[in-house]
Amino acid sequence: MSTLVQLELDESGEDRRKLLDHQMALEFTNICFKGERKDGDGRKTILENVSGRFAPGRLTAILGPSGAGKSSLLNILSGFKKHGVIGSVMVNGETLGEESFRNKCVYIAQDFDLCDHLTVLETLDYAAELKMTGSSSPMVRKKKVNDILDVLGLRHAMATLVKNLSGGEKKRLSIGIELVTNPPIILLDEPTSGLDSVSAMQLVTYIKTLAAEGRTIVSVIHQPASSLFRLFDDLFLLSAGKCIYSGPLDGMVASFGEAGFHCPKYYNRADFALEIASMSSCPGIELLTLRYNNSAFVRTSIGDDYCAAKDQKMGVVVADGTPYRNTCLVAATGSSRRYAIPQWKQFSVLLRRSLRSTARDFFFAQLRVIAHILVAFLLGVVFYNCGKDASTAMTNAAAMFFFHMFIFFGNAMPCTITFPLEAKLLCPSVFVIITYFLTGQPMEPSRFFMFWAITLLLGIFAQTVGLLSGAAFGIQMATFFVPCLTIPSLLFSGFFIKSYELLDFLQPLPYTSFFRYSMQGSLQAIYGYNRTDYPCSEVLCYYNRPGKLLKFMDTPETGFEWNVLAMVGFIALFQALLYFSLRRRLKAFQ
Ligand SMILES: Nc1ncnc2c1ncn2[C@@H]1O[C@H](COP(=O)(O)OP(=O)(O)OP(=O)(O)O)[C@@H](O)[C@H]1O
Repeated sequence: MSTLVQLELDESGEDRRKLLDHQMALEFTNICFKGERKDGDGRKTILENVSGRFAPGRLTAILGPSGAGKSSLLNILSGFKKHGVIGSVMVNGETLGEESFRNKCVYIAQDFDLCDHLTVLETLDYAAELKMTGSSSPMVRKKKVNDILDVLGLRHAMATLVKNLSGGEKKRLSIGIELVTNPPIILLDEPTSGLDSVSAMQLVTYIKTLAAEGRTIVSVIHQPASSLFRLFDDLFLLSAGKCIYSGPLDGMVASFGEAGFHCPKYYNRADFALEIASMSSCPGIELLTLRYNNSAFVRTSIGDDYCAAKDQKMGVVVADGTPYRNTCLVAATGSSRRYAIPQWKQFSVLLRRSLRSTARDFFFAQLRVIAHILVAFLLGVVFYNCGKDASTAMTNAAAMFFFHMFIFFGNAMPCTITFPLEAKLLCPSVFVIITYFLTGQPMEPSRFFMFWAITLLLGIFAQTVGLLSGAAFGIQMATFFVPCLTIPSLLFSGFFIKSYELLDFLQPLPYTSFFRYSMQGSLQAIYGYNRTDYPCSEVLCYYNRPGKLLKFMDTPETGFEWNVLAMVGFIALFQALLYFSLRRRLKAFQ
């Protein structure tokens, strides 16, 4: 009995039943998938009436030429692809609800995200904390993580940072993360891609041991070497969206021989299968499809062309458990709760993981702090002491404008690609301290504090905008979205054109400018609240009365708190948008 399974038995007597439940067959019937065409020529059939059964305890390879529909099939079976799909997927003969299905079947994609700055052990520990039920004791979790390290041969690398792992070790770790819930069905998309032949062999050998423990393991595989191919028990061969062979790997050559395709001696069986599958228009292939459709499992649905059915409802998710027509895959009953622990605990685990990971990502953090210090000195020297002299009051206002520009862009852009928890307060604070003193602003603690507070709020808002752009649009679009959002806000900030100078119908727009509130707040901090007249190096000095500059900038003397409130409102609104866009993204992956 396997180590993983033994662990379940250790927990309680009832777990003996769990072991039996773990043996699960994945069955699918008449899967049809039609992709979109941009040339208005209807839909392109990618998978046509594909049926099959993946058995527990077996390692199955999905093989086929490029474009045959392998990844599409895997995505459909895992429930990730729903649009344009009909057919049914069952586990041990039952159509399951989405939540229940996800608990039993995990999908390991070709590209997976791991935290580079965590070790292998930490990665598995956090995964166990997140995914195992709240009732599992730390000791049970530890034991499970230890078993996974052994089963996947990762013990020697347990203290190694993920970024230093080899390609094969990374792939094994991504499998290990999913193993903490001991799923009975595992789907893998090209796990050996990018690995050399030795690492690929090693990986598939590990996967085979997982299958031997009673799991159903299905893997898309690309041009395997003969020695690697031999490790698979079963083969599911696709040719242009149709299945032409499904069964034991050892029976393939004989089966093809009966259809008139003979494998040369000492020839790689994978190459032979791929060559045959590539001849999709050859009459012999039709014979193979027919033979397959007449096979024991598929016979039940023969005679119906479900893809051509007029009444099919593409992408409709039906929860009626009807095995065939119009039943689209996994029924969407109940909520799709992914983790077995309450949300506050998920938050706590993720926060700890994120803090640990970002604390180790010194390079990026240091780079950002250094950039803030350098730019602060540059602006400080350029605008040196301009706040001390009333004759340079307008230059001082321009300096403030530059501060805000840098704080905004310096914080928004990096957040489109990262989540820098550590830099949230530090960078804007360092920047304010340097520039405030170098540019000769009033040495009054309350004014400094007000200036620091409004700049900090701008920094936090900028980070929220960056995160929202990255989450909602992806990196490429985010670099476009941030300036698009910023330019109108700058335009209506009151620095270039006063609100009373705008055309009537444009006059409400300055209220939508976050720069207007942060600029007004800064100006009030420096010049507002009854600041007394200050020295001027010129004889005739218009701005030595601070109130005059505020008037010119269309900024009230008091009311700093309203600007703070407006900035807090902007942050709250964008945080809410961030929350909803993350939820939307999460849904898209489900
Ligand atoms: N949503 C879609 N709309 C239109 N065509 C699609 C869609 N999804 C996939 N296709 C097309 O369907 C075919 C099968 O794609 P799939 O990725 O499943 O192939 P594959 O067998 O995994 O190929 P490869 O081995 O090259 O990864 C391809 O021609 C692809 O361009």
